[in-house]
Amino acid sequence: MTETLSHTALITGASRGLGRALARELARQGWNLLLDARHPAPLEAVRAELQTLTHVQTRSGDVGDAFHRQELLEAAQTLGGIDVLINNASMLGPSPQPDLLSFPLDILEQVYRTNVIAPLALIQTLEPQLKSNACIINITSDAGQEVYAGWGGYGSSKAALEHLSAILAVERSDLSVYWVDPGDMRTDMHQAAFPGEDISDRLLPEESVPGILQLIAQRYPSGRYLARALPARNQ
Ligand SMILES: NC(=O)C1=CN([C@@H]2O[C@H](COP(=O)(O)OP(=O)(O)OC[C@H]3O[C@@H](n4cnc5c(N)ncnc54)[C@H](OP(=O)(O)O)[C@@H]3O)[C@@H](O)[C@H]2O)C=CC1
Ligand SMILES: N[C@@H](C=O)C(=O)O
Repeated sequence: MTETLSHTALITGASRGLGRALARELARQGWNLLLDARHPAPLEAVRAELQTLTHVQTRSGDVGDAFHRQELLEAAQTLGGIDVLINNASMLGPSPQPDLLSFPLDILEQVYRTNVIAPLALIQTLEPQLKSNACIINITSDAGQEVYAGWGGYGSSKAALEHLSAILAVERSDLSVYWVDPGDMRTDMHQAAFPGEDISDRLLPEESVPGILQLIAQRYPSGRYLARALPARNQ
C-alpha cells in the first residue's frame, strides 16, 4: 500500500549524533521520516521516541550494502517518494588515525565505500523516488578542505564527496544539492577522532541543525555551506 505523505526525509546514520538530532527536529516539524543505521536497537529507540510526533520508518543496514539501499528504495516507495535525502552516515577509519603511508588499504577502501560511493549510490538508487525539486544534503567536513596531518583517509574521502556533490549540482540543476560542513560536534565520531581527549568544549550536534534545516526550508542555491554560518555560502 502506498501512503501519500506530504514531506518525507530520508536520513542515513540517524541513531545518534547529528543524524538523530536532525531526525528529532524534522519530526517536531511534522516531517515523515525514513531512517537508517547499522545497529537495530539504537535505531529502534529513535523510532520509538519519534513515533509520537510523526510517521517514522526505519531500516537497519549498512549504506555501503546495495541490498540495504534497495530496502530503502522500497520503503521510499511506500512513503510516496522522498523530498529530502540527507547522506549523513560516515566512517572515520582507525582511531587513532594513521598517517597515509601506514594506512591499511583495506580500511581505506571501506572509508571510501561508506563516505563517497554509498552517498552517490543511494542518490542513484533513490532517483526514481525523488520528488521534483528534491533536496540532497551530503554531510562533509572541514577535513574535506583543510590539510590536517593524520586525516588523509577520512579527509580525502570527504574531499571526494565535496567534489562529487559540486558536479552533481551542475549536472542536475533541477535538484537542490548541498554539501555541508556541520562543524566540530561532541559525538562518538569526534571522540574517536580525538581518542583520550576531553571534547566537552565542542558544541552538541543540535547546534548544527538549524542551519541545515534552513537550507531545506529556504532552498538556497546549490553549493557548500557551513551549517553554523548559514545563510553565508562557502565556495
Ligand atoms: N562529529 C564531528 O565533529 C563532525 C562530523 N562530521 C560529519 O557529520 C556526520 C555525522 O557525524 P556524527 O554525528 O559525529 O557521527 P556519529 O558517529 O555520532 O553517528 C554516526 C551515525 O551513522 C551511523 N552509521 C555509521 N556508519 C554507517 C553505515 N555504514 N551505514 C549506516 N549507518 C551508519 C551510526 O550508527 P551505526 O553505528 O549503528 O551504524 C550513527 O547513527 C558524518 O558525516 C561526519 O563525517 C563532520 C565534521 C565534524
Ligand atoms: N572535523 C572533524 C572532526 O572531528 C570531522 O569531520 O569529524
